Amino acid sequence: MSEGKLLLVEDDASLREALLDTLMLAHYDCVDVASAEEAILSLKANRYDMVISDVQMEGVGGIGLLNYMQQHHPKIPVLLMTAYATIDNAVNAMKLGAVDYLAKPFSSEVLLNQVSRYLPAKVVEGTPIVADEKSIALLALAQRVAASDASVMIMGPSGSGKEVLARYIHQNSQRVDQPFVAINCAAIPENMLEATLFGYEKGAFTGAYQACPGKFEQAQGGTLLLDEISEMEVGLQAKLLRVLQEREVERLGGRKTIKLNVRVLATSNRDLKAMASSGEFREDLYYRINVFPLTWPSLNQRPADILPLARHLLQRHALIANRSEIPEFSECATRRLLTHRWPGNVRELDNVVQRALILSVSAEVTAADIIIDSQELGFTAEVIPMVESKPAELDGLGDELKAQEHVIILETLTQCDGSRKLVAEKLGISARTLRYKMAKMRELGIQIPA
Ligand SMILES: Nc1ncnc2c1ncn2[C@@H]1O[C@H](COP(=O)(O)OP(=O)(O)OP(=O)(O)O)[C@@H](O)[C@H]1O
Repeated sequence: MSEGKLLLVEDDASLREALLDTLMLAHYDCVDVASAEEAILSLKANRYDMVISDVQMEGVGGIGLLNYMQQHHPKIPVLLMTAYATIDNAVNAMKLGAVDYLAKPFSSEVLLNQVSRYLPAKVVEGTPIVADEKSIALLALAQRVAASDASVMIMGPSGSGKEVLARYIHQNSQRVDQPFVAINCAAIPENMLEATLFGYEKGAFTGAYQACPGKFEQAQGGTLLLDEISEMEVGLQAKLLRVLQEREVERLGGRKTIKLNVRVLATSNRDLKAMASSGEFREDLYYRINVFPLTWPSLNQRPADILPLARHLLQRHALIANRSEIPEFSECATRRLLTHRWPGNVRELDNVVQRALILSVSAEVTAADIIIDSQELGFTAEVIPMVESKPAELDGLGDELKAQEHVIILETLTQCDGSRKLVAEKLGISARTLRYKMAKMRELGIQIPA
């Protein structure tokens, strides 16, 4: 996978910080400078794979930088950003060799979409691919939660990426060098789940020919993911609660207690709170594991994720299949992907992409290669134009995530006696990102302790 490096040139400091945050959260390796002159100096000393530059800047400016790029680095794509009133200039700039331009103001999805056309993001194996604002916010939150040792409840519809997010939390936690153990509570027969979780001694039950440590012990020092925890029967829930409270486990048929140091993550695609209210799920266990809830929206509620995900999955399967060339989606294929409702979420997209790769015979995946179960077709390409619209109901979720983020920042500021440096370290973000987030909070009227 390419490790593309970006050079961002923008003289407006707050816009530059916001763009940098967006690019870094999407896993681009990015350096920022405030002028074309600084950019040229940096280009002389470093290797970049793409340049994103504002047009209107004092001195040499974006067009001057573009000229320099044409002479010295003609192969490096340059993406220009310009204010609406100067779109003509931008069109001229494209004639001069810019690969594209973005008219300000633009959303983070538009930026990431454009960048991903020329530069694949650096992908840490298992890192969730995100481009939609909602997903970027969710991932940023997950990164912060990862730094704590809190239990996390990951919710979202089937195939939305809950396990991917759980692995991401582990990888971004201090437990990263310790085991990550996942157990699917729905996939193991009820009578075996207890023994699998807690382990057993020889002779504990018929067939227990030798002692076996359970998943809790296997995850010692690391993270245990209880996938589909909603499917655990109520009797076992009580035993699980005891293990979580006591932080120790006793194997079935054993008399020795084993001290545990395990972080527990859980997933559910059912409404666990409603299940707790109706008595289907133990309320005390619900509150024990739900210290920090994170929720994936369904894929059709984060449309800007669809194409970057599809490109990523195509790349992944092309590499697995040893294809010498990674095909691109044609415009019609892209349209098709964007207009489907994806009831099976990312897993369904993954299947469709795998099929498309098998069918594609050229360097392009065409609309004919995109085979979607016709019964699942929600819209037709003619009805829905290629827009990146966001359903209104999602705004509430975004606000909720932001509010949670604000609470975390304020609490950490108090814990660290207001030291920005300590807060940034504790939350695992750069001092610059923290400053930017606090500025946004001030704009919302939130008082930040001095
Ligand atoms: N953001 C993402 N980036 C990359 N791959 C993803 C992402 N989300 C999901 N996937 C891929 O989609 C598939 C389904 O993801 P995952 O198993 O995490 O979903 P899930 O919500 O846990 O599903 P279920 O509810 O059925 O257990 C996997 O192959 C995973 O690699």
